[in-house]
Amino acid sequence: MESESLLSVRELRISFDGVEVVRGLSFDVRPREVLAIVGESGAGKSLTARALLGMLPRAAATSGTISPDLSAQRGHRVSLVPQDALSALSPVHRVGDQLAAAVRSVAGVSRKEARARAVAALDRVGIPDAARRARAYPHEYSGGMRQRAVIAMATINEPDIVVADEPTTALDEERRDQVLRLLAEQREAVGAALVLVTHDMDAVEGHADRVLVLYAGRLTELGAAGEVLTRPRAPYTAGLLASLPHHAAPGRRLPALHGTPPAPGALPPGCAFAPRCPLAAGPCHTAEPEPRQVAGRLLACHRPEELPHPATDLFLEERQSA
Ligand SMILES: Nc1ncnc2c1ncn2[C@@H]1O[C@H](COP(=O)(O)OP(=O)(O)OP(=O)(O)O)[C@@H](O)[C@H]1O
Repeated sequence: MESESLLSVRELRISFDGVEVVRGLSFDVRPREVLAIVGESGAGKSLTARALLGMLPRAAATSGTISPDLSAQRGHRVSLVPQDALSALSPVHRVGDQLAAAVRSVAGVSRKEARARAVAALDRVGIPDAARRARAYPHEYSGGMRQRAVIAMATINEPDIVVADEPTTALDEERRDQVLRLLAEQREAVGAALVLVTHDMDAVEGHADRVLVLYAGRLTELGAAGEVLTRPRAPYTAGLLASLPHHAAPGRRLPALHGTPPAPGALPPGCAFAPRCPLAAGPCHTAEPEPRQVAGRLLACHRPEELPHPATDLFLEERQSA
């Protein structure tokens, strides 16, 4: 049964100069869930996330619906944690003032109250001596503290949805886990859903409730993270997972997806993943699969029943014979 939906995306299409890069994507964001959007570079993850915020590049043409449209309430009902924390903060204003301004842009509160909320928000994300730190400028913060401040900014108005666009790309494993934990905590504290864009499948394990796997601008697989990660049904998802270091047997070569995704505008006929798929046959080369319900998830694959479990060896053999 479908759970209640906070936001529905239907048939979202995004194109540049007539070339479609997001190609008819439909999914829901549910209240308080962590929905990870994963896929290789160029899959359309960032554009999809930015569409939720109404932050697409000017040159983008779109169709489809996102309802409700929260873009006019950015910073209030929907907010962004960008990849680069530094770019999210103004260098010329004190951190506390920036947070207070965010509060005042939404709520009719006094300067004093906004300031108190700013300090409380910094304290909540673990900035030591928050009252003093609120008076500092971003360049006086360490990288980790800036990241915390950006998360405080994204959650200070208790949004319905926080969109985090590759928030951990530049971080080592320890920092990545700290940031993901903090995001999860703050999301929980304000009761928001989190849409987490990442190309790092490791970041999804243990942090996401559901996962949406994108390939060449289309849905490949969407389902509960625990199920998709332990028993993928789409060969593409299996290939992404197989290339994670801890999925390799000790002493064996790491399986990998070979090749690269097709360039937008130069898609093969049929399934966009077929040229890289060890299972591709028949209809895979002639018809693009539509998402359908399979094994409790949405799946766009013509031949999911052919996928062995575990699928790791499939990609190892494929690579060796390639
Ligand atoms: N402003 C733009 N003009 C033209 N093409 C664009 C623009 N922004 C994105 N694209 C193209 O749209 C496709 C999807 O981009 P998007 O940034 O959403 O991918 P992504 O999955 O987030 O990848 P990455 O992990 O590299 O950020 C890519 O092929 C990209 O080159």
